[in-house]
Amino acid sequence: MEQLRQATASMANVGIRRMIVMAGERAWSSQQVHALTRQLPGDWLWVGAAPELPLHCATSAMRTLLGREFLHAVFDARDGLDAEALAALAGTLKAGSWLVVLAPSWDDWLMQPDCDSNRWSEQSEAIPTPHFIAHLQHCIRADSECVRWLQHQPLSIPVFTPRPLWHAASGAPFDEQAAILDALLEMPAGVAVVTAPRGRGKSALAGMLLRQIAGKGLVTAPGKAATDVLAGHAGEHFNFVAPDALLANTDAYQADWLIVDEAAAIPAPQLRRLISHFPRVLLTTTVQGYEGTGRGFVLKFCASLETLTRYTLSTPIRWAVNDPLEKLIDAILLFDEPDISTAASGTVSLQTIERSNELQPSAQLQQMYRLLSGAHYRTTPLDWRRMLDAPGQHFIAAISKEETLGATWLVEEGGLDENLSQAVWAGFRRPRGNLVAQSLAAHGGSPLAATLKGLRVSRIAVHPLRQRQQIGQQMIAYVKTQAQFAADYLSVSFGFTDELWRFWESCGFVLVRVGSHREASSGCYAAMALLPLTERGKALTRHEQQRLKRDIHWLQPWIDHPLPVISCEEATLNSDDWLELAGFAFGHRPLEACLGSLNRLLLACDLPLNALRGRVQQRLSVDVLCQQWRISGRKALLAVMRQEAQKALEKCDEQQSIALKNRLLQLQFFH
Ligand SMILES: CC(=O)SCCNC(=O)CCNC(=O)[C@H](O)C(C)(C)COP(=O)(O)OP(=O)(O)OC[C@H]1O[C@@H](n2cnc3c(N)ncnc32)[C@H](O)[C@@H]1OP(=O)(O)O
Ligand SMILES: Nc1ncnc2c1ncn2[C@@H]1O[C@H](COP(=O)(O)OP(=O)(O)OP(=O)(O)O)[C@@H](O)[C@H]1O
Repeated sequence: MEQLRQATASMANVGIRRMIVMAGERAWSSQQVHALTRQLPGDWLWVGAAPELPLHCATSAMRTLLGREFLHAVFDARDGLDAEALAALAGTLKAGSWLVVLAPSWDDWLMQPDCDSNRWSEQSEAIPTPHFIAHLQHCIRADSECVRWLQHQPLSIPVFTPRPLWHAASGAPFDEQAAILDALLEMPAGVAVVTAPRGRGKSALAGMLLRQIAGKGLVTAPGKAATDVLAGHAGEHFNFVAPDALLANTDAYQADWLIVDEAAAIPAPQLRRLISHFPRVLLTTTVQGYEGTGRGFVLKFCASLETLTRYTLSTPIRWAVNDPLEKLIDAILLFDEPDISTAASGTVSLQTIERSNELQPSAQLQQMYRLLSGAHYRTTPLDWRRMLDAPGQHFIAAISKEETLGATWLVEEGGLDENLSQAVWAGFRRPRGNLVAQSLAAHGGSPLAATLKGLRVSRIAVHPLRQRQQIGQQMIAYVKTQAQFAADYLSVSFGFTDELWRFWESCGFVLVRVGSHREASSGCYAAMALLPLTERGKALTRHEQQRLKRDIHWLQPWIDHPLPVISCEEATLNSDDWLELAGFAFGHRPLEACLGSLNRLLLACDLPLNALRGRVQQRLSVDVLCQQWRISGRKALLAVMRQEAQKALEKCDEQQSIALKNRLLQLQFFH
């Protein structure tokens, strides 16, 4: 213990944090934690499900503590390891802290079910995650600054190399921040981007800028919750507008500066539109981290802007350079930066990458993850865990001279039984997983859609310097030739932009669905496309494509982005419509999934149907309708609209309506 106390004191002096991994039986590690907390004064935050210390936080709530600071913490990974929470916790620890990670017995860890897998494996029970744990154990063993404390073995603290003394931040801008601030305050017009790893003071810098500019500043970001630091440094000069609100009405917001925090999480076309409306823009983006990253963004998007000034921040604010805890977390979660300013030239070869060959993730799989996280803003550590250990995942790599230049990640979906698929279609059931397969049933026109087997392209990325060289297209073409996948169709769900659609279309995908509202975080409409592989897949794709063509006339007014769908407008109700309308009237299908058929029903029926006509034909908002017809809220309004649809169906054809009602009600029992 004395050794630990001394190590702790010197960590504070040199401004660093370290990890202790305590692996053993539960009672043993709990006992050691209590001994530690008695010996080393500190906040001792406990992160985990069953707290054993007074100050505690659930892993799922760890995000709410971002921006807070603690001295020493315990991360309970004995039942499961939430990688994002671990990284977030590491980010809250002050210089001089230990992060004590509690683990099962070192040798049992590999094969013990990990309850974190419930979040990402789409299985009914927690599964063991041997590939991730093998990788984690390898990183821990290879790290000379991490203390491994195993039950039944003496605690030995390594001899650490001496480091220079460190001085904590005073609150005044760091030199790097001050230099950028000066330059920005002088900037007559244009766009500036600040990139940095986590915790280098980007958001603080943006806040300081808002405080010092003469005119008005606006802030936008994919999530308001993540703007606390910025708000703190900006004080009363903080004005936030969500990206979707800003995009919906840019003219309503005038400002001298627009600040876009975590800009890489906003798709390029939307960002371009935002930028064009303001004389001065500051974009900040993390080039490493757990909320998705922005390296590809920096290379591609920033290169496409004519007048752009780039700045970077490299000095950590709250701990010293080369902090051992940060380094270890970077190694475990592959946050470390690959150099993507160059790429191998020459033709690529395509390979299916198997996970099962060895326990430790292959170098190729690691390269694929790094490429995905660099090029694809949505990639997070949860994806790293899913890639390594979730069942039904497949990977294609495009490789040139041993360098991975393209990555495609596929997920098996569908194959639900008929009753379940129909219950999903009617809106009665929504089991976990099967994103596109279920959505095809729930939002599309085929009750049996989820019985087909699909292979969803979960992620695809090409090295930013090798894009537009047909590598993406080749990877998709290669998937089609691989008989082992045995799927009825390939599918993809993506935030609709014209550029991305052109890519999927060029690969042979057919657009089958576009959501009716923009996603708040990206400002895009969610879209789904299919590429059929079998006869069943072709029939489904044709059916869904036809449905979209028939409905586009009614859908387009809800979507303020022209869609590449040729309308084949038909005003009469057909048998598909009847089925769908029954799903709405007697089941739980959402209104948005029935817009075409509801419009046709309203044309065919002369009843007043006030709520339905108001919502579907006049597109009045839920609030306006509730007020107008004295309805208590969204749920009650939906119930009224379902009743109106029932009346309309009965009026059009009572017998058919009764038959369909009975059919629907039977589906309810497959709960
Ligand atoms: C499920 C998801 O992952 S959706 C998100 C997709 N991934 C990303 O957005 C990550 C960043 N982007 C990328 O990594 C790549 O640009 C990809 C994967 C989208 C495309 O890969 P690439 O190898 O660049 O595409 P590829 O060269 O095969 O393009 C084929 C055709 O698609 C179309 N296309 C591809 N990208 C674009 C674009 N940015 N703008 C317009 N058309 C495009 C073109 O018709 C192109 O043919 P052409 O170059 O002869 O005109
Ligand atoms: N000059 C400074 N003096 C004191 N504290 C600072 C300074 N700059 C930033 N900080 C603090 O350091 C912490 C990290 O800063 P900030 O959140 O701005 O970094 P960031 O690069 O935006 O990180 P992230 O990517 O995690 O959002 C915050 O608590 C912030 O208030």
